[in-house]
Amino acid sequence: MLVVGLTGGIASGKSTVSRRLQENHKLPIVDADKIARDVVEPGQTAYKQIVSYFEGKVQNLLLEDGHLNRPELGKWVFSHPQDLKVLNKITHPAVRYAIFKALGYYYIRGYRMCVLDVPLLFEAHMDTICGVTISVVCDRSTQLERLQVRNVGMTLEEAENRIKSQMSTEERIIRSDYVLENNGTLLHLYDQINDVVKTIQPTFMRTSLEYFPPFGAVSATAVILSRMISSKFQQKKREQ
Ligand SMILES: CC(C)(COP(=O)(O)OP(=O)(O)OC[C@H]1O[C@@H](n2cnc3c(N)ncnc32)[C@H](O)[C@@H]1O)[C@@H](O)C(=O)NCCC(=O)NCCS
Ligand SMILES: Nc1ncnc2c1ncn2[C@@H]1O[C@H](COP(=O)(O)OP(=O)(O)OP(=O)(O)O)[C@@H](O)[C@H]1O
Repeated sequence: MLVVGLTGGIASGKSTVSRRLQENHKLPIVDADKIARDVVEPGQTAYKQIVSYFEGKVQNLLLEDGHLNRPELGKWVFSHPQDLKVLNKITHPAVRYAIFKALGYYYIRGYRMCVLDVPLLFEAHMDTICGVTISVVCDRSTQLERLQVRNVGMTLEEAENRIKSQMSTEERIIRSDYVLENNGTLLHLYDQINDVVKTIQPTFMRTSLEYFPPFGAVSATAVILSRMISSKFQQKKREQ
């Protein structure tokens, strides 16, 4: 299966790209942000560990219904780097496990290409399971503007703290196979997505031929048959 790693800084446009890949290009999406929310639902192991570590540190850690107060926890960890590390250590193993399960789910259902949307793709070394990596990037000013429009109530300092806690855009660009520049219109972004998908398709076909079991069986049978024929041929030659 060709896993296409999609990453980018906060509010760079990852979800916009993955939505387009899903709706227009019919690709299945594994969304790490969504998975990271599921693994901290009340009752989950990660939830219990978070409550036990952060209760007393983070004010109003829990909402009335028992769910984590994500904005408050976010405010705390993005201004306390050591505690962000603790939160990552608690959540990432569960997120990684759920990602592998989701990829397996799509593989079993016959998909041979899947988009893995992970904000921390390189930081968490998830790029090692990707055949291709794509980064969505935009200028810092655009990023801050979009972030504050979307997360109403987030201060400039909070927004900058989140950006600071992530890999720099420059490093992402160096480490990615493809870069989508998202400073302009959605149309401009969609054009770039089309170009990348067209380029990836041949890689995808090669991967399918190598790993799709029926193709594997056909090529293995062809090799065995050709070896049998050639050894019969050599035997006949020796007998003459
Ligand atoms: C800190 C939390 C509670 C804040 O929740 P909130 O609802 O405000 O944000 P949300 O989860 O929607 O994330 C929004 C964006 O924040 C950034 N972000 C989230 N977690 C992290 C992190 N650990 N390090 C750096 N950036 C992060 C990403 O760009 C992400 O797309 C939450 O992000 C969290 O539990 N993070 C730890 C798990 C994680 O690493 N998730 C990222 C996917 S692996
Ligand atoms: N080209 C664009 N033009 C205008 N608005 C855009 C463009 N691309 C994205 N946006 C808007 O910017 C915001 C952030 O985009 P999006 O949610 O796709 O980013 P993200 O990288 O998935 O964010 P996060 O890191 O929080 O998951 C959204 O409100 C989205 O509608």
